[in-house]
Amino acid sequence: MDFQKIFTGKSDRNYDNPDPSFSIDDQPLLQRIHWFRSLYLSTMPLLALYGALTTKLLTKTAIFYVIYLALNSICITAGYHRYWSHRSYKASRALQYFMAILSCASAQGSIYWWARNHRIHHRYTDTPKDPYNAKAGFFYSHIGWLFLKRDRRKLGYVDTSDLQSDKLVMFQHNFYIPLAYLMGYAIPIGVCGLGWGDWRGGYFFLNFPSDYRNGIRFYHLDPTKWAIWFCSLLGLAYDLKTFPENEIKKGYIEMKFKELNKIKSTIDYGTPLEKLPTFTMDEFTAQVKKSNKQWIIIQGVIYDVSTFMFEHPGGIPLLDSAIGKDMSEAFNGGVYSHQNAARNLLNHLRVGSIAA
Ligand code: HEM
Repeated sequence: MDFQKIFTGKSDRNYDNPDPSFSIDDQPLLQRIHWFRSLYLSTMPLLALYGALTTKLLTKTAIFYVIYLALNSICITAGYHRYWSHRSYKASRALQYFMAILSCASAQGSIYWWARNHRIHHRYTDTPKDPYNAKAGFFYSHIGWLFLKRDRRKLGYVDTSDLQSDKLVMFQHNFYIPLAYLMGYAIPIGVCGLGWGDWRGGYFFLNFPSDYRNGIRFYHLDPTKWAIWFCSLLGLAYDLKTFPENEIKKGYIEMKFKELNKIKSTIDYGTPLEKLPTFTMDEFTAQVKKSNKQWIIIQGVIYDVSTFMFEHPGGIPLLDSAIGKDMSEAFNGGVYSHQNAARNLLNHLRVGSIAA
């Protein structure tokens, strides 16, 4: 519902977005999924903390907890992310059912909702069209994106026709809330309660799923990759896509260049040449003779050596006798072939250039 339009008569919604899936998005169901997810994520840590402090952790519950949450997290990373959002491999229908149903326990929203937003995120990274825009302020980029609902018409457009034509994906989307209760509460409580009588432990300990992935990132492991690979050995996953090694190296080099440029931006390279004045040869000579400037020329650039002369490793006399002259040849090997360090020092001594 466009509240802004109702109360002010105006609306800043972008009704031009061509995404045909907006008809689906406008269904109240998606709104309910959003609020369910927000409520769950905001109350769960507190409830689980209270439960963990007041409930005895039985070994069987702990083992079940670790396995259930590990599988659950892998269903999100291998399923929601790598299979449905990026189609990076092919999965048998059995594996798709397994991932679509088990992942509901993590309350991360339906596959359709998650994969669509994730695709938008990739295409419009850190722009106002990105649902996870890291430049939308400290609060939003850290935690706000989890709870604050964004007007879908302002998000970027991505093709989701493959998701919409997938019966399993749409089934999971339409029945997401009951499925989330079933997998997040009923199944774990039922297993621990009926299995070894630990109803309370089943309720409290089985409900931190979204925290689990952080641990995986922290240690730089990739259990998702191993899980998909294991499924491929069993014939459940196939056609595993890998990016060409050459392209990975290109990306690596680009990242390194970015890092280096970041460091470079903190270093003083002196005033850029284009910001310095130009002199004709006559003006240069006049500056040296009449104004006593201690300038020399190397490859068309004028350097003031008045201070550096006293620090020159090659001695004062050589530079003193160079004043007012073009020393390009001498600097580049005629007298001495200077190293990079000398060339970097030049940046700070330049005062202008000779007009072409
Ligand atoms: C503003 C211009 C100049 C700068 C910034 C400069 C800088 C340096 C630096 C840093 C070195 C140490 C070695 C190296 O890094 O290559 C050096 C060595 C030397 N420079 Fe220069 N130089 C300048 C101009 C000249 C000129 C015009 C001459 C000759 C006419 C000259 C002759 C030498 C010689 C002979 C050495 C070798 C010293 C030794 O190892 O015994 N330099 N210079």
